[in-house]
Amino acid sequence: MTAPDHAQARCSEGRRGLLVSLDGPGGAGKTTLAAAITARLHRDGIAATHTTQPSHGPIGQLARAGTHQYRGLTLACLVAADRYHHLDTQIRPALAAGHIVICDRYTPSSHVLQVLDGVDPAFVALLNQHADPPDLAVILTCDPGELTRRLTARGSHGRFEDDPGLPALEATAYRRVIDRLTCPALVLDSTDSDTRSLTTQVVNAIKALPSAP
Ligand SMILES: Nc1ncnc2c1ncn2[C@@H]1O[C@H](COP(=O)(O)OP(=O)(O)O)[C@@H](O)[C@H]1O
Ligand SMILES: Cc1cn([C@H]2C[C@H](O)[C@@H](COP(=O)(O)OP(=O)(O)O)O2)c(=O)[nH]c1=O
Repeated sequence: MTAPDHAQARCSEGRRGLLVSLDGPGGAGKTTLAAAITARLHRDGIAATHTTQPSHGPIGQLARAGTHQYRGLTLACLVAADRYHHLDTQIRPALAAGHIVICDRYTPSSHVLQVLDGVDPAFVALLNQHADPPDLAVILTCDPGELTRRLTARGSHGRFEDDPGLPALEATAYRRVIDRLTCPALVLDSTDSDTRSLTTQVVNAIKALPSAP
């Protein structure tokens, strides 16, 4: 499909905005960067929504609070159910209203975390196959030693981050996911880059997309 065809198909689906996903290991700076990108887009007069997965909806709250209680297939299904509900109730309506939706964690996180949690990669792919592909997938990497320092300072956000071996495992798993991405992608490393320069790179990549506002 050519770029104009792609834009026309998106309009006929009622989708005028852009979905930008932001994934990477815990502590890489996703939440910090998502807030900064949204603020920069607002400053530039562009409608943008910052959201997160697991979402703040009922299924998302269950998943976020339950990473110790729910494991493997159960957690995989829970985060996928939350993803579809979040798409229906928040992401697609915001896209239809023309917003750029910055989603802090999306399908790439499942391809990493659920697989590290023992779920068959093919099943993770099947479970997420009806999730809208991002218009831009941003993957934020970081040196595992620096991640350990940041997570120790910030505190863990769940079972995965309680594992001291996680940063190294995630680094390998994200490399595999990056190699298989089929949508436009931007891979950035936050080890030695401040949030301002990372924000500029993401916003420039968004503005360069064929359907950008
Ligand atoms: N580019 C950066 N350089 C150094 N430290 C950062 C950077 N971005 C975020 N941090 C710090 O790292 C910690 C984790 O950031 P956070 O945004 O919560 O990461 P994530 O959402 O990826 O888990 C926080 O203490 C934050 O202030
Ligand atoms: C989006 C997503 C989150 N999770 C889990 C990982 C986290 O333990 C938990 C909450 O994520 P989050 O609070 O975003 O962690 P962080 O701020 O460190 O990035 O949800 C999955 O297992 N699969 C997923 O697809």
